[in-house]
Amino acid sequence: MEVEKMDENEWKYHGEGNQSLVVSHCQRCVVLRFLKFPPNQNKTSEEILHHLQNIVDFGKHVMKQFFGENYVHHGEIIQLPLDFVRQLCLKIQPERPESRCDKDMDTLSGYAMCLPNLTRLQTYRFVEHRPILCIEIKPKCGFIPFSSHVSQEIKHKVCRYCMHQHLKVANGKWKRPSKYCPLDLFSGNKQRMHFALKSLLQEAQNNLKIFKNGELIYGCKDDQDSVSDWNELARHLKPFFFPSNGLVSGPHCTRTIVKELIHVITMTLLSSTDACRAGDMKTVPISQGRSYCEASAFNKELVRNGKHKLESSGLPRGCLLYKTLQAQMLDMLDIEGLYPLYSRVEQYLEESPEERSTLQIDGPYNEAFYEKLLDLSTEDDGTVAFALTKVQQYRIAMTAKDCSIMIALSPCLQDECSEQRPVVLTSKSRFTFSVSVLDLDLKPYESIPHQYKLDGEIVNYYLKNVQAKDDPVMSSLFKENEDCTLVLHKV
Ligand SMILES: O=P(O)(O)O[C@@H]1[C@@H](OP(=O)(O)O)[C@H](OP(=O)(O)O)[C@H](O)[C@H](OP(=O)(O)O)[C@H]1OP(=O)(O)O
Ligand SMILES: Nc1ncnc2c1ncn2[C@@H]1O[C@H](COP(=O)(O)OP(=O)(O)OP(=O)(O)O)[C@@H](O)[C@H]1O
Repeated sequence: MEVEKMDENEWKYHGEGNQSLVVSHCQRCVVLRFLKFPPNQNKTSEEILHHLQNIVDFGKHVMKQFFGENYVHHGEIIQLPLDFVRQLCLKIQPERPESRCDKDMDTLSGYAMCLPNLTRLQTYRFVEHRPILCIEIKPKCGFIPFSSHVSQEIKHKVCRYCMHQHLKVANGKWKRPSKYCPLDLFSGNKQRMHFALKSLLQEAQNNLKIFKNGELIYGCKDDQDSVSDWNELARHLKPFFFPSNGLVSGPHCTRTIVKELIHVITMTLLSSTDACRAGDMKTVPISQGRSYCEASAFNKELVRNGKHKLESSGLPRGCLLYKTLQAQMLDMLDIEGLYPLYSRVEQYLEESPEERSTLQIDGPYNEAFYEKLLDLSTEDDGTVAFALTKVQQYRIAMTAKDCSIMIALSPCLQDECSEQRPVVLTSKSRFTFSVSVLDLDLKPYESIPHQYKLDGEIVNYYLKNVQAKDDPVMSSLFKENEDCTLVLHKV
């Protein structure tokens, strides 16, 4: 990219999260990812460069090992003319959702990350301008904690996502709870995955987005009350799934198209398109802990129908969901078991602050950092080294619990599909596809106390307001004890 010739008119607003803002090039398949900060949090250019370098290194040296070379696009750092960045910031400001404007795009350093545009990533390299469909899923945590450090039994039964939904609705983050349960998506069972994906399509929240030719056509832009319009979605998708127009419109057509979409997503999520180094690592067996969540609507339906055992077919080892889950499961102790170890590291750093860099708390995230993550022992020998390894593994796990999966699909005809590209079939069409993972920024060491506090809040809210209402005995107990937190708070 010729940075001297950067023109803000060639770029447009693409999306943002809590930490970064992304703009895409109007013609080329690239995006720029800028960091965001609260107003008045003045970071120096050097600090921002260091932060970005850490993100790139972490993707390159650590996450590629866990997820595989093809799934991770670590990108590169680019230095841009400040004038271009300022003009770009002004240009995109009206496009930004209000709820994200509590932070400002960094316009002072001139540094950004340059990445392939994964919503337009060409899955078929010989043909340009081929239509492309892209589905982005933020699956969240796909397992129930198996750690013996967990103090509340409910955490062994109901997953964090399902519990957190109630707190989010109560806090006004979302208008309605979602029926999506990550354990269904990660189950590998097609029926459960189908249910999970349908639930995401019903209530996308920030867990699902669909792009057509790089443009967002479905999913939450800003409005917490955004209504899912499946007819509108089907209208966009019809040329992809029924290219010869053999399907009339109407509710049946919409349902058929949505079903085809769910089928394609399921098949691509279960496909294995890459190998990785950590694949050889003896990670946590998925069989540990419960494979379903009691709060899942799919599970409740089964129980209502007299079936008490949920099928979990297990994920194929090479697929991205499996790798994501394995990385998530590096959280072996749960935040309750991890927090005392964090405190041990903290105490050590208070006594020996100069050790912070030796311990690689803020990087560099290099090969040596990765090697240290491979020790999976849970036997605490009381050392700072043990505590630190668990803390770093926890940070990786948290990152994997918050990353997104991007599936790009491009229609192809039977005789023109490239042998190098995987293909997925639907009843009337076929697609080449690619699967990638994004937002792999390592969660900061400093966020651990917040995680600990939030975990307590989620569980206490659920116990007090949801479980107690479902359970008449608990409910009367709460009525008798006005101050419920005293009864239930962890000591
Ligand atoms: O804690 P959670 O599970 O609510 O996850 C946060 C996300 O909320 P979600 O539940 O997905 O709506 C949250 O997503 P939103 O900004 O709400 O879209 C962020 O991804 C946040 O990451 P960070 O701390 O900004 O790096 C996420 O925080 P981390 O816990 O990953 O640090
Ligand atoms: N390489 C990419 N190609 C296409 N779109 C991208 C790319 N990277 C990010 N995006 C889009 O920009 C959005 C925000 O990016 P990202 O998730 O990295 O932000 P974040 O602030 O780090 O997120 P979080 O809120 O989870 O911390 C994504 O949800 C995705 O839609």
